[in-house]
Amino acid sequence: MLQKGSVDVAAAGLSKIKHVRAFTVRGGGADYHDQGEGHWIDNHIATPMARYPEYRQSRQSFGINVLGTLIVEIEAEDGTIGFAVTTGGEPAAFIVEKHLARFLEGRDPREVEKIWDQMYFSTQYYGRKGLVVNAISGVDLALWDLLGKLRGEPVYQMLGGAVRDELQFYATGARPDVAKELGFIGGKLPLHHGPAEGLEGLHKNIAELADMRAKVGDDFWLMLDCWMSLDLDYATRLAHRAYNECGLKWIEEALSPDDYWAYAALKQNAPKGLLVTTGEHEATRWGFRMLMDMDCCDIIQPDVGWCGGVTELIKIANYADSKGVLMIPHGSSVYSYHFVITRHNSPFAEFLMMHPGPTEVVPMFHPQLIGEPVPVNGRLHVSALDKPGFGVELNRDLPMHRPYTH
Ligand SMILES: C[C@H](O)[C@H](O)CC(=O)C(=O)O
Ligand SMILES: [Mg+2]
Repeated sequence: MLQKGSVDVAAAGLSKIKHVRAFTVRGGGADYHDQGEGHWIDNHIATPMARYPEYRQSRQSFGINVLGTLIVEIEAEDGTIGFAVTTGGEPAAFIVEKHLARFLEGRDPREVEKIWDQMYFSTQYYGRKGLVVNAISGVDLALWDLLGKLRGEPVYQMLGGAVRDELQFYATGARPDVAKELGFIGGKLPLHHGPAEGLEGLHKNIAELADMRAKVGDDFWLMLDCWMSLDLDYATRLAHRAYNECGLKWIEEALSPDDYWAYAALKQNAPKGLLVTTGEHEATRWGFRMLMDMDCCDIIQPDVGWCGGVTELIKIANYADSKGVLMIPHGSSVYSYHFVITRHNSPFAEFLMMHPGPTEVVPMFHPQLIGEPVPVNGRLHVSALDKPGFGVELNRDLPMHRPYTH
């Protein structure tokens, strides 16, 4: 018998969590580096592995796409299914099925905080960052999707509602000139040459950027994504030349994500007016606190599917807001859109151009999501998010594999 004033799951009309399942799938989608030959995303991009000439031309050669996509499904007793996709593949599927599922099954789906806490602290002895937090993020996102579907509400409404009517996007890809024509507010190029390619490589990087500046004109934002490939000296020299000669807006992920000290130095050394950004390979409130307390960057870029999910992103974003730091999530499609629309310190969002050219706008997580919204003229109206949960369905025509059960 219920006490006066108490609420139980049945009374609130929500069913309990019945089952958690984890699948893997190959070919693009959440593992957006898992693309076919000739794609811009695998064409001689500077990486920390480029010091080895045999791994310089292709990131797939050193295994960037080795994991593949993880799909997490959470089914409630009434048959409603929430799901999410992220990277992590088979090892993450093991963690979800064999370790994390126990903290959800039989539980009230509204217990997002307690479930997150139990997933994180039960895995802390082998987790904290990387793959384990990817798996936790996948479960957390699937839980928010389930909750939204059970309540008939979009995730952005559960997060406090939209603070503006539309999202505006910059585009990441090898063709900022095309991005400009497509209505984006800026374009982020991958850096192609790292320190191992010497001064000649540095000149090529600047020449490519200068060429793009000439194509897009003075006012269009141009950014450089360095994917952890540089050292402090190279990053400092690149930052000065790219800002002074080509009007670069920001230099992204120039250094190893573990080297907070070098980021702090880069932010000090960079020309005033150039923004230093990082965080897509950082995780949890504690990792982002390091970045912000050590004054490592002007913009943090958590990936919702890697940093701990929406439950953790709330904490990260609130801390950033209190410190006056912008929070522009890395990629992550609908999982980012539902968050960004609710935040003043996230005034725009990233759109990763997954067309091989990239000369057209295609859904970021194609072909895994059905109903994935895409920017039109660089914008997305909030009404495109007005569906329960994250507003997308899983493409069940794909060959999904369930490597483990429990
Ligand atoms: C283009 C970058 O190397 C990477 O593939 C994507 C990324 O870091 C970003 O979108 O940011
Ligand atoms: Mg990046």
